[in-house]
Amino acid sequence: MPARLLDQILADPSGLSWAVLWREGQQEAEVLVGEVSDLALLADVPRPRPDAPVLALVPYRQISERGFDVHDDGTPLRVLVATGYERVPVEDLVAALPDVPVEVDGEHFSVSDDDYAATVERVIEDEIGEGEGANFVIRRDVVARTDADPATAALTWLRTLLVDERGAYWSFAVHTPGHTLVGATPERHVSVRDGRVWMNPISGTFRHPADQAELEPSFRAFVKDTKETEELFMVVDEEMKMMAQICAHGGRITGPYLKQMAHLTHTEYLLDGASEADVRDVLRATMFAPTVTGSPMENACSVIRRHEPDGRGYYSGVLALLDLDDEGGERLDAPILIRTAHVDDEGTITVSAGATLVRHSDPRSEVAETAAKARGMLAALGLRPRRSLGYDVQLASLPGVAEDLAARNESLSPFWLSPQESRPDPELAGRRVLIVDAEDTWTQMLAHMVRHVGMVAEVRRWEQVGVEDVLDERIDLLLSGPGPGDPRDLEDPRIVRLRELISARLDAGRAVLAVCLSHQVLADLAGLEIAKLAPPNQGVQLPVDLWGEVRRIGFYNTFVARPPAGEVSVAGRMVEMAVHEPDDAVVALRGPGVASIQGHAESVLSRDGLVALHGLIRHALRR
Ligand SMILES: C=C(O[C@@H]1C=C(C(=O)O)C=C[C@H]1O)C(=O)O
Ligand SMILES: NC(=O)CC[C@H](N)C(=O)O
Repeated sequence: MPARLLDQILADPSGLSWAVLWREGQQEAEVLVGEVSDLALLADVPRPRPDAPVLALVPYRQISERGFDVHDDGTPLRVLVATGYERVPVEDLVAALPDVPVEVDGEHFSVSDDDYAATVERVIEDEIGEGEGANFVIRRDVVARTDADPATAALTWLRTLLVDERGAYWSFAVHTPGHTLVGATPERHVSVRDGRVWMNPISGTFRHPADQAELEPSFRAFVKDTKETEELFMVVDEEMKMMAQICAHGGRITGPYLKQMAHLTHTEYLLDGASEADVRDVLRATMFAPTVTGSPMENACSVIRRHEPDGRGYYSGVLALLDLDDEGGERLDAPILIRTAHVDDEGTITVSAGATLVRHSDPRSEVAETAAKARGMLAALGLRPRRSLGYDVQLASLPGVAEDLAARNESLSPFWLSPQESRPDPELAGRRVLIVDAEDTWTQMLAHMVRHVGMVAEVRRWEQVGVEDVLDERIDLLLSGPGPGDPRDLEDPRIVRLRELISARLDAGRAVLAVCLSHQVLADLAGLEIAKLAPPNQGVQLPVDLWGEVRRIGFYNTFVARPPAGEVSVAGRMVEMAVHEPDDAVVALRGPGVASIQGHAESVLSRDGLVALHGLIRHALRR
């Protein structure tokens, strides 16, 4: 019998390229040995063969494929095409892995606590406070070094992770020339099998207290905490935008669930939908998770580039395992590269960690959160005590926790929580909507909702829409979408374009519906004062009175239009306002052939989103 692949690896760890993985719920670990090559594009990732999976290491810089901003650090998109594959019971793996001390020293943070805290303040002020987005993930690194052979060291650390960590989605070590990765990540990014796609946003982080007496009260408070809850809803919204793009019928959400690990517990939702898309296209469209970048995603990449000093390497990218099912269909399983150590040829070890910054983030607490997220991996490296809590509590079974988690869904949109038959409105059926995307893919969720009421929707980016397009006789409704930035900024070609498109359409007497940023542009065109909210309403649900009906709608805005004293008209049409008194904000406008809304009826945060959107569309189409 030929020697086990695992034994071949153990005999000469750095002589081969290999991966050893243990996936959640499996009895056996998987071992791959293979050939490495570096590719330009995700589309080039080769098709797996039976019993010969392909493992791709997708660096963060790959996001440039989507045209997004990035510090290009040259980290390769690398594939390991298996020439050998085997499964090994996890106990046998643990027993076989080396258990020898590896010297690691020179540990330091790439960005000091004070500098990181200052960055948090700047992101809140200059980005969230200026309408650039709702949440941004900024990372820092723990850097250390070792003289040990990286491949052998990775196998040793994998052993410690397998013994100490719990609740991981994947625990893994991957060795290729110049790039060795080892980690235990909690988070599935995306997986595809049998024509279904799953995503698994995780956000909200509870740090286990050392003292068991504190556990129950502090955990109960965490589950009810508004900031933690809103953070999770925001990333669900951002991933639902992706699901709406890759799944013909959009995504559905289930949860929330708990992800209990050794040192931390997270909250998560599971999203799923049907899709026939190629796995490479799914990977590309989902680059990368908002839980490690922010939202809206495209602008989050620019914010990361502005506030992080250098490239991210593989951090916040994914491992992507492609294999075949019994019918020869391709499957994909892609965990996010967090809670992972990277080791290069020189023995430099990097463990990166980030925190999700939101409008009410406390800088010191975000500093502590990055340290806490790195701790599990640092303990495996021998740089922190291998802390055992000395108690073993299933947090999900503490009294009241299940009820408190379930209660979070009561305020959410039933539209995205339950599978829905499409309900065409005879008055709208077959009518055409051109949706202009202003760099926020809410437009994908909006498209899905307008199709649900029977309309025909096309989404196009703002650069690709000219005045002649919006005046096209075949377009029944122009839906001008949300986006980052200041609606008054006439230096921004995007804002200028939105103004032109909305004005041209109104001047021609044609129907317009404007959402969020576009609502603000419309209000500005109508002569309303635009002001900044302090603090912003980024990722909150508010009950707003829309002409006699109280609707619960999700808001993601920093700017608002102030209600004027007199009457309002735009392009010669009188419009009525809906005003939200607590913010002194115009939250919706409507008049003949025109309607607008400040909030996001398409958000999972909009319990009454569908009915509100439907009403506004009908109104805009009325003359
Ligand atoms: C960004 C990281 O983790 C992500 C951010 C989380 C949060 O902010 O609560 C939780 C889990 C991960 O989705 C990281 O580990 O570096
Ligand atoms: N989601 C949006 O369209 C946001 C609009 C604008 N950038 C604001 O923050 O107010």
